[in-house]
Amino acid sequence: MPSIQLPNQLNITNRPQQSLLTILRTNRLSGQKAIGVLLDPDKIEQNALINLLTRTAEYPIDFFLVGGSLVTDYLHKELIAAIRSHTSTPIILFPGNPLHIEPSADAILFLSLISGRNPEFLIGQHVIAAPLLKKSGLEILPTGYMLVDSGAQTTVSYISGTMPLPHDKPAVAACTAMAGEMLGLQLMYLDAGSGARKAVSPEMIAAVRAVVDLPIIVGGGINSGEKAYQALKAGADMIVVGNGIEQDPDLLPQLSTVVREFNQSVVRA
Ligand SMILES: CC(C)=CCC/C(C)=C/CC/C(C)=C/CC/C(C)=C/COP(=O)(O)OP(=O)(O)O
Ligand SMILES: O=P(O)(O)OC[C@@H](O)CO
Ligand SMILES: [Mg+2]
Repeated sequence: MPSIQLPNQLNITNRPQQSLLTILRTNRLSGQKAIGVLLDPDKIEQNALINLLTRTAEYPIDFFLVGGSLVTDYLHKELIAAIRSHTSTPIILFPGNPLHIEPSADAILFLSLISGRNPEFLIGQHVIAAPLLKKSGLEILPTGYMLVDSGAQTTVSYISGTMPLPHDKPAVAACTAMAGEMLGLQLMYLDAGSGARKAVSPEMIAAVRAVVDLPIIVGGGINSGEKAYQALKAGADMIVVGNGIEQDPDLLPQLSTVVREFNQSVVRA
């Protein structure tokens, strides 16, 4: 360890007061759902980004996720600064590897790819990232990351060199999530992969919901209000949408409304 003392944390003034894990757990207990919008630092076009950020004032979301399996331009810092200059929505890093760590975010999904059998993505990259994360000030969200087959190979499956879970085997997903919870992971993320043709099935979400108490995140291929609603109804606590909103910004109002109405119906019941 170095003998010179480095500043331990960045001075970011509008960090959330409460830990994001606490927010997700509290929401889970009260049945409140959340939506996260995934922004890929490589795909950001300035005007579209400002437009999206501005629209979240009228159509709120709960989190921004920033990341990609493979990034080429390394604009995480600039993207996070742009988000912060327009909204106070918490920002979660969604990293493909330790080069994607950016301390100006609020939290990081510390993903362990438990659907795969590649030790690098189960523990190897984590060892490399640990000292950087320790001094980053980021909230660490230990997450069981489960890739689910969606009919075509996805970037994340290729980059991680892992085979996804079979789409139509909810029991395999349930056992994987159970093991992840027993290992102490705090969140479960079921991901059909960015731009997936088939989203994770409601049957698989329900099977995982039935066996773990943790907040469940579901993403990949959610490109309509109906798919979002089905995922929430099956037991997802949070949905993540990337490509859908990238391709059609008018999906933001629809999805924000689906989540808000779902939450209002829970409060009324
Ligand atoms: C421990 C640290 C800091 C990093 C490793 C984290 C692990 C284990 C990651 C698992 C594998 C991985 C590559 C995850 C990335 C997931 C992600 C951000 C997907 C977003 O979509 P893309 O896969 O970029 O899709 P596109 O091809 O549409 O851009
Ligand atoms: O881009 P989409 O298909 O919405 O997927 C989001 C995210 O779950 C991918 O890892
Ligand atoms: Mg990407």
